[in-house]
Amino acid sequence: MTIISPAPTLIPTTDEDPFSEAVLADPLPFQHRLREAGEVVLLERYGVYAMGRYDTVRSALLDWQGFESSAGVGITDFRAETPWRPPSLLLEADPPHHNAPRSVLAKILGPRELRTMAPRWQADAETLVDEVLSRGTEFDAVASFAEAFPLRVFPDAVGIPEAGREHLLPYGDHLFNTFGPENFLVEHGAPRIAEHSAWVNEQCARDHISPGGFGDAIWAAADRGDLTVEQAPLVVRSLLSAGVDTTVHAIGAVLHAFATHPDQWARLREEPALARVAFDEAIRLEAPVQTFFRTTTREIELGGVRIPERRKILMFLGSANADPRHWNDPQRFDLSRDPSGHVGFGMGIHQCVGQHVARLEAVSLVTALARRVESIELTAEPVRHLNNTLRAWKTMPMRVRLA
Ligand code: HEM
Ligand SMILES: C=Cc1ccc(C(=O)O)cc1
Repeated sequence: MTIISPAPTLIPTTDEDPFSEAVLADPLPFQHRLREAGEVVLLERYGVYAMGRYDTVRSALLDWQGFESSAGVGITDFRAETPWRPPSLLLEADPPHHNAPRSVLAKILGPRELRTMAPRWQADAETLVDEVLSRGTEFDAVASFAEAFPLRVFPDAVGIPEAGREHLLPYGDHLFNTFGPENFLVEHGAPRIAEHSAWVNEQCARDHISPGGFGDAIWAAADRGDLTVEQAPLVVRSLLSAGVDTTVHAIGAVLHAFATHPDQWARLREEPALARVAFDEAIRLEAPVQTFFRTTTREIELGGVRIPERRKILMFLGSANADPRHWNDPQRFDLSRDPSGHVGFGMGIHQCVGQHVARLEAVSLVTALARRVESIELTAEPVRHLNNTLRAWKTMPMRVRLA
């Protein structure tokens, strides 16, 4: 990073590319340089402002009036370019338009509502663990668990048909790539996104949704007038967009954290209730969702830097969760740490409304594994899956010793 020594009016600038293959594969060195360079750093390659320190990211997340989402939470400014898909009514909306869809989903995906699903998901997790372990004690943790479990429980919970579910992961992967610049990753997903997108949009229609699931509850909200019938399919689309790839890579993050910190797995086996804090500590440490943008609605001064209005701001959530100004020994996966306040789910009015679903999926699986598995270890270097927004694993070769 070439830092032009910041004179009082000059802001720290870098010509580095956070969306390059090298940085996406190993973002930590770049994130360290970004935090050291200042509160706000101009990424001259893209003409956007970046922030990597915990306090700055947290304050931008909380200031939804100054840093809006309705111009898009990717690099594209919806005021200047047409988005490739109709904007989300939650993620890419601000109050007042954001309010009704948010309160509908908050009720449907709340911890109380999920209590009825917990026993079923726990049983499903134990069935999957038994199936995998019946085939042997060496496996790829991504295919066998991180992908398999969310895909086994979540589409059914939404209430979409079985056929075509293979569209879900590539649809979400491309969506998360499109929050970044049109680089090699976006080009890779472009040829098939129309097909994935058509299938996803089709599943959101009332006649594709089976009774009793999250999708049905969204359509019931439209029948009550809590949503319009035009909004309902887009709110269902939010579940299919945000609810699959994120949990797949979150479970990957939890398993990787435990496989690389065997002492913490031993602690979990002694105290299974630690599964909940383990989930949040792994989200803090790995941050499956690494970045999101905002757009300034007025000129804003931060850390002595004047950011003009209508400029894109890139918030590095993963970097904020690794900021030693806020976290002791941030690279350590530690079940005795209190990870609350991490920004892996965002913060403020857009904080992840599906986090309880994600937590229940991960806790169900980790609890089922901890019952049967004495120790877990990597048998080879895991291979990263690169994405402009997601921190993810493609393969994670693993061996377990049975309890
Ligand atoms: C561990 C898995 C997950 C992670 C790391 C994650 C991360 C996030 C983050 C960082 C945001 C904030 C976006 C922003 O501030 O612009 C968010 C919002 C959101 N998430 Fe999650 N998410 C996860 C799982 C889920 C699941 C399972 C669902 C659905 C069931 C979901 C649905 C949403 C929705 C609808 C929003 C937009 C909320 C709003 O704008 O009001 N997410 N998520
Ligand atoms: C955290 C990611 C995310 C992706 C898509 C949506 C949506 O489409 O509403 C929400 C959150």
